[in-house]
Amino acid sequence: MAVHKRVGTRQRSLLSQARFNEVFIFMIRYSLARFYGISAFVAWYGAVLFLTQPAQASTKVTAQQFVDLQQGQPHFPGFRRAHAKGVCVSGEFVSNGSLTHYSDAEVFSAGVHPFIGRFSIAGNNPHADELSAPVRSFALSFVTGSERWNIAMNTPPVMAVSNPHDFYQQLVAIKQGGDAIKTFFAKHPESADFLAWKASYTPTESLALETYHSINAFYLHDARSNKQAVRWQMLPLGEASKNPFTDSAALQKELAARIAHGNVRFTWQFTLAAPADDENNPAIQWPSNRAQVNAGEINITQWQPQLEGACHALNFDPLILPTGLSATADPILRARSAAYAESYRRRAKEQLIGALGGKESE
Ligand code: HEM
Repeated sequence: MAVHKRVGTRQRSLLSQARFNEVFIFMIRYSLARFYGISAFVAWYGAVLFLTQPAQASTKVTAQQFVDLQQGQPHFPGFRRAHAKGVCVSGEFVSNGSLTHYSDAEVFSAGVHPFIGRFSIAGNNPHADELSAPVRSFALSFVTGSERWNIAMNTPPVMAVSNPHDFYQQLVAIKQGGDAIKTFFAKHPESADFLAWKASYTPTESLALETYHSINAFYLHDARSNKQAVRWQMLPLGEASKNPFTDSAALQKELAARIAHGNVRFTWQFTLAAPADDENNPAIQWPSNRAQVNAGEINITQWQPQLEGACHALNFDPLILPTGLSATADPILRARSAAYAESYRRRAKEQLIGALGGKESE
């Protein structure tokens, strides 16, 4: 009995060990199945959420993501990650004083205000063909006393979208090619003003014959801190003529020839927003009957290749503003400022490494 009992105890203990193992294995299997099941569900649900989320739901695009996308692969070390091909210029703004009623900015006081500037074409390639570039740009930097005002303008009067996340998706669609951009615009009815401009616009053969727009709005402040939302345009005053150059640097060469003849001038015109206009939305064109103020004339007097000129070391961050101007709440302005800083940081580092004899130089 005692033996039997001992055997029985052993059997029971073996049985319970087997039972324990079964339960243990079952639990492991169950846990794994559950884990994979839950993971699969989470992945599926996440994908569904990601794919079905409205594009404007998230605006969290970092400056690093923008610059990674814009610079492309491989990138061009030492150059701007966007608007990489350009030419340095300098000149003066002859202000007629008509904006002093709206703003204390020294640049608007009647008289001559020198600036350093840069004409460029959009894109990451510093060797790109200029005549085929769909977007041309003009940037200016004024220094008055201890203050600086940096301005960067493009040829379109509005953006296609109104927030950084959607602009990022637009850039992704452009990179994807094919029908991706058509699909993108179909999902973004706010692109209507941009598309109407695009349909009516033919690029000229001269950087001096384009109209350049601030696109984003800013506030002008008077001495009593009254503020007026504005956008501005630089309207070409040069005479149209055929560009004799056809190579990839045709726009820069034509510009140099015009500057030699003192023929690169623009009217600086401001559009005053009415209360109905949304100054925080860069995708919507303001009605054409808004009040306009002609602030004076921009004259370009000199140019230098970009790697030798003073503009190369400048970051035309649109949030560098003097007394008398301030930023609107337009989220694109913040995204621009952060992305320009990131682009600047990368190219400055590469230039430094190059100057020290490293590999990352031009
Ligand atoms: C979220 C929107 C935008 C992003 C992320 C972006 C990004 C950039 C970056 C990374 C650069 C190179 C900066 C540097 O290394 O100095 C650049 C240059 C430039 N951007 Fe934008 N940009 C945006 C919107 C705009 C808009 C709306 C305009 C026109 C109003 C504009 C006009 C320019 C111009 C003219 C330059 C060249 C400035 C120069 O000559 O140095 N950008 N942009």
